[in-house]
Amino acid sequence: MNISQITFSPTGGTDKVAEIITKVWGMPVNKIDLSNAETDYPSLDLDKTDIAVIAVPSYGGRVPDLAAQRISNIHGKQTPCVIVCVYGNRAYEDTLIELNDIAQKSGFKVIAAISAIAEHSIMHQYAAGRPDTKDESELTGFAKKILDKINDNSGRSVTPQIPGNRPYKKSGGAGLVPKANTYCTGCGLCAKQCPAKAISTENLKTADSKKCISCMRCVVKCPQSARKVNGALVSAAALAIKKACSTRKDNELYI
Ligand SMILES: Cc1cc2nc3c(=O)[nH]c(=O)nc-3n(C[C@H](O)[C@H](O)[C@H](O)COP(=O)(O)O)c2cc1C
Repeated sequence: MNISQITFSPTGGTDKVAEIITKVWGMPVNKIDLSNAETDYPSLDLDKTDIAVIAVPSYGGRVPDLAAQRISNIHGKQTPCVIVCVYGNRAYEDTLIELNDIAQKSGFKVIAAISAIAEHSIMHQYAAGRPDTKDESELTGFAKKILDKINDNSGRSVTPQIPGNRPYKKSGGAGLVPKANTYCTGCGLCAKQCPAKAISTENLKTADSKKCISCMRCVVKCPQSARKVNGALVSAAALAIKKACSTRKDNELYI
């Protein structure tokens, strides 16, 4: 049995959660990075004997479009799959049910679903430092329960009840496009790493606002910390969600 860890994790929080889960299973892990714009996704075929973990962040309570497109291009063969949605302590709304539908359409059989919390990648004061040790122990417990289900052939056929609504809530971009300041040395790493190919090598200072998905990957990857989003806009957005983020949310397992 091989584990395919399929993640869209522009700033690393989703990867941290996926890794806590797959580490528990102690099997070889094949990592598929959905942030990579160069991968030939339609050439990726998974087998029935594999186990997939498909993990995405919640963007506005939905699966990021780019992740949805790339997962839709991968082929499962009724491959058992654990879906994971990671969010920044506001809400994940229809992300998990949408991910369930996308995974099923691509030939995966969803056997469990997890919602988990990681530091907000734009407003870092929310869920700061998560996943923390408490999260790690909860997620480890979830992973053990899932492994029991995987090892129990009759149990595998039980379908989890996943929260969310259809039709899904309307999706919308955050509209925060990072720009480079004078510390930019023109190394081009941001353009290389951008999941949406929104940064042209001819003009590294700014990103194409039509293509940029506000994922903040260029901000975290820049070796000079030269890329920033408008601070006033971030503060206003943080104020708007302050109440919704004020209490610590729990990780959840649907099995
Ligand atoms: C464009 C965008 C939209 C987001 N929308 C939400 C949201 O609706 N609810 C929430 O709780 N967190 C939201 N977040 C926070 C992310 O879901 C969270 O930080 C996640 O861990 C980011 O994943 P990553 O670190 O793998 O990139 C959003 C982040 C971004 C960049």
